[in-house]
Amino acid sequence: MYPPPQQPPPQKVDSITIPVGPRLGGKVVEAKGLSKAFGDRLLVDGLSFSIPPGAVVGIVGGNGAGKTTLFRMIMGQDTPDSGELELGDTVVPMYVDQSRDDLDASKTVYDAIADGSDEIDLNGRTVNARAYCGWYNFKGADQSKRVGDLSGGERNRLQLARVLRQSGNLLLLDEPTNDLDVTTLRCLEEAVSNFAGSTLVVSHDRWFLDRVATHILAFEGDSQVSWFEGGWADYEAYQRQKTGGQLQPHRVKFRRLATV
Ligand SMILES: Nc1ncnc2c1ncn2[C@@H]1O[C@H](COP(=O)(O)OP(=O)(O)OP(=O)(O)O)[C@@H](O)[C@H]1O
Repeated sequence: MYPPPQQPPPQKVDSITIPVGPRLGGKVVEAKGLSKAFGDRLLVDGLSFSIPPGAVVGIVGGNGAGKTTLFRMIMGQDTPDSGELELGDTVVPMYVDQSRDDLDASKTVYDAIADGSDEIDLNGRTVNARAYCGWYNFKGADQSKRVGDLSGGERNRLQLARVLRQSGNLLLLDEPTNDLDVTTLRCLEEAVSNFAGSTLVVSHDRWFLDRVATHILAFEGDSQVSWFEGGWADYEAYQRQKTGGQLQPHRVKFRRLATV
């Protein structure tokens, strides 16, 4: 008799910890009758939702639908045309945006992350700066690479490492999984799931959303944005039922603003 085959031991990966800021009250982000247009393109029309503390909201929809614009409105970088968008009094947002262009190309990865200190303070927990870089899969010689020479995926990791040092309680992630290696992706999934604040994550990555999202905000085309209580699999099943098997249209259509 042969002994039963053994499962290989799980691969040990460094884990990402996102320091949490002040405790969230009952109100995190509330939208009431929110509308936004650029020119005659109506992106959002009468959108209402309330994000619960601890939720991980997956934001989905076609290119150019208005997802980043919603983030910009939450950050106060853009304003709604009508309706209300309010953040709770204790909310401290952390925004990892898509542009990643505020990075100094001449710095090394280590300097860009550590900011001249050997240790990183994660809201009271001190972590060695080189070990912290390792959480984002920058190990050994990778820490000496110049920012200007990084690939898209490396820049993405760098930006995550820089923003997730801050201790906030509302995390906004715009396409965080783009070009991420599988190790960092798993760590990020775990970190988001364990994060004690609320997270809004724009993503086209259905697998990632399936693992982390507790709610879905779907830009469905025709200026319609729907709030859905449930994860990606529930949303997909609901969509299939509603549309008789078809998922979202590939190209986003906008309703035109009426002109007077
Ligand atoms: N400041 C602006 N002035 C005019 N139009 C804008 C402005 N910002 C965004 N837009 C337009 O509004 C639409 C929504 O853009 P937004 O970046 O919010 O979309 P998105 O859903 O995040 O798209 P993607 O998935 O491609 O990043 C696009 O058609 C964009 O060109």
